[in-house]
Amino acid sequence: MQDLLAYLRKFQRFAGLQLYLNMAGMTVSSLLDGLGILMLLPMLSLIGLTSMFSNSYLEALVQPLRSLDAAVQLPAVLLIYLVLLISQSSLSRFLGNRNIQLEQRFIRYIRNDVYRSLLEANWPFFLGTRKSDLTHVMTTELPRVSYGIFTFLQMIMSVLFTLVQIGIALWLSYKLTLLVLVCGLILAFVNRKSFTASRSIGDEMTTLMQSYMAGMTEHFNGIKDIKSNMTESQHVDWFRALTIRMEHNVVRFSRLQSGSQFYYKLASGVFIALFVYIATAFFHAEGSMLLLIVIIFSRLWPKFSQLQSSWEGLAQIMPACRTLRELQFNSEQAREFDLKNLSVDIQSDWRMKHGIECRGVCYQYDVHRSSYALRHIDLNIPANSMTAIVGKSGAGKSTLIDLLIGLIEPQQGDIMVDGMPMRTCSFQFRQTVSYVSQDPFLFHLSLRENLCMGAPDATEEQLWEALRFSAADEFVRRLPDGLDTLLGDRGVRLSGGERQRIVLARAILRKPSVLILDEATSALDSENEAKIQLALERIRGSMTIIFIAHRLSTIRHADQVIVLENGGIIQRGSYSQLANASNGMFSQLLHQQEIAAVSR
Ligand SMILES: Nc1ncnc2c1ncn2[C@@H]1O[C@H](COP(=O)(O)OP(=O)(O)OP(=O)(O)O)[C@@H](O)[C@H]1O
Repeated sequence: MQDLLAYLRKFQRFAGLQLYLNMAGMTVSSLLDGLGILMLLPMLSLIGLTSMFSNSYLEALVQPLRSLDAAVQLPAVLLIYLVLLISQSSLSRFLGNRNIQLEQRFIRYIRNDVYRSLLEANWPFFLGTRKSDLTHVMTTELPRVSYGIFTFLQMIMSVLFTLVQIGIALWLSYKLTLLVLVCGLILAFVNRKSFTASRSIGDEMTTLMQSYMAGMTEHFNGIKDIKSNMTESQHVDWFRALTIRMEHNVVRFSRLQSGSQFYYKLASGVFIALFVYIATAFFHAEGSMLLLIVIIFSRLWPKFSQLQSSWEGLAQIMPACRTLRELQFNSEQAREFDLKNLSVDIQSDWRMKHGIECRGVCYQYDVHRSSYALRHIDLNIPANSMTAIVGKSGAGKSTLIDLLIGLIEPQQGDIMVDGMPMRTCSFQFRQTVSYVSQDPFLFHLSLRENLCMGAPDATEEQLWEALRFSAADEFVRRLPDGLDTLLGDRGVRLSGGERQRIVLARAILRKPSVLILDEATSALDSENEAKIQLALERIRGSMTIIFIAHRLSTIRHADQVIVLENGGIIQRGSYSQLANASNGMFSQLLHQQEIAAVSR
């Protein structure tokens, strides 16, 4: 409940006065509605259907009408009734529209708030969170929370409405109204378990939707594996079992709600029959009294059942509030900067002048385990030099790169940039880094938009220059719409090597101070790789270049080579020094690659 209340408090702060104005308007609307119903009674009396003015309040209400000419009494009552009805409907429509606007503005606010807090979170937060869980919260849980706030507001309005109706009913006959209220409370007490049941259904729905989203993301990301290994039927079976559980979950909730509604309807019928029977058989009540019983029941009872239904709806969405709040809390805990103030703190023309230094750096992904991804790393990367990092798979190369970019912080040791601790300048530093990963990512946008992502003001000439650098200009010229070709699933599908070259062009377009290439040319043929080697040679000395390479032939020109094994640096030096150290790991790796090349 406290998760929902937290969002409601947020909503209250967000809506401010408008929320209270809407509520006041709703109370007026309820009053008008109640008055409209009251007008029905004199109307019925005037047309001679019933005589009910044994009720002194009603008599007082209708008294002014009696002073009118008999011929205009009925039209006057009908006119008042119509005016009340039209005013109530117009006010209710106006308030309904205002509420929707307010709610939608709030949903937009929450969406942006959650999305921003996710993007402000640090890299370890993303390492520890499934991507599908983020998609799940943004696409499924967030609308559920909005729906919950909407339901809660409806409920507050219903409570106000019901209170006004109870007030009018008390005015008409307090004994009867108290009796109806007691009956309502008894039924709510009997139905109290439905709240707990709704919450457990909501919990299950959250878990099921999480699995659904995770499954869909994984299956479609891995569709090539599924198709090529013919594992479709296993996935279809998994999907069928999950959707059966989802179906049962929704049916269970719907059964629970219809069950409550059924009991309320049944009780209403039984209570009315009982009251009418007791009133006539034992108390010889008049027709006016019987009519009052029916009117009060028919006005109040639907409100009770509506409240019950909203209450169950709220219980069902509470787990969604908890999931959303937890995610937002975790991402805020992991916040690494405030986007609003970031641009103020960053100098756009900053460039690294001296270099990066690691002093006794240790890093472990799981602090509760004894294994380290990197141990006691001492390393100096001078500005504008070229450094190659090599090592077997799992040696810690990518982890070292993440530390050098400032995406993660070491548990022990320091990383200094130009003599300043990385943690004090990592945003400034990252702003001038271009990073090309092993698995280059292009957005589903035009080629031009993809290139301009890091350099929005790049000219046509600069775009082509960057493409020439990455040996991509020739194939881009051949694309149907050149730079304006749409890329991605529904655009032109590029090969792995073509993607790498575009991402490399995008990286160089930013004119970075530090260029980091994490196996960025692994998918290229030797001709294009050689072109990129030449291009890197040309820019050598103008920026710091750090690259991970498995193909050792590509690192000949590096100023220093770092060899990692099991998280530690086991060798360092120039390419020729390491190649000549016959017992070293580097020369072994080189030898293995030479044998592999000859036997191909
Ligand atoms: N997110 C993570 N959580 C836990 N352990 C991780 C994580 N990422 C990497 N590791 C572990 O840290 C160690 C170093 O991994 P890293 O990815 O840095 O190696 P690598 O040399 O880049 O490997 P490769 O060449 O295969 O990419 C490995 O033992 C790996 O299992």
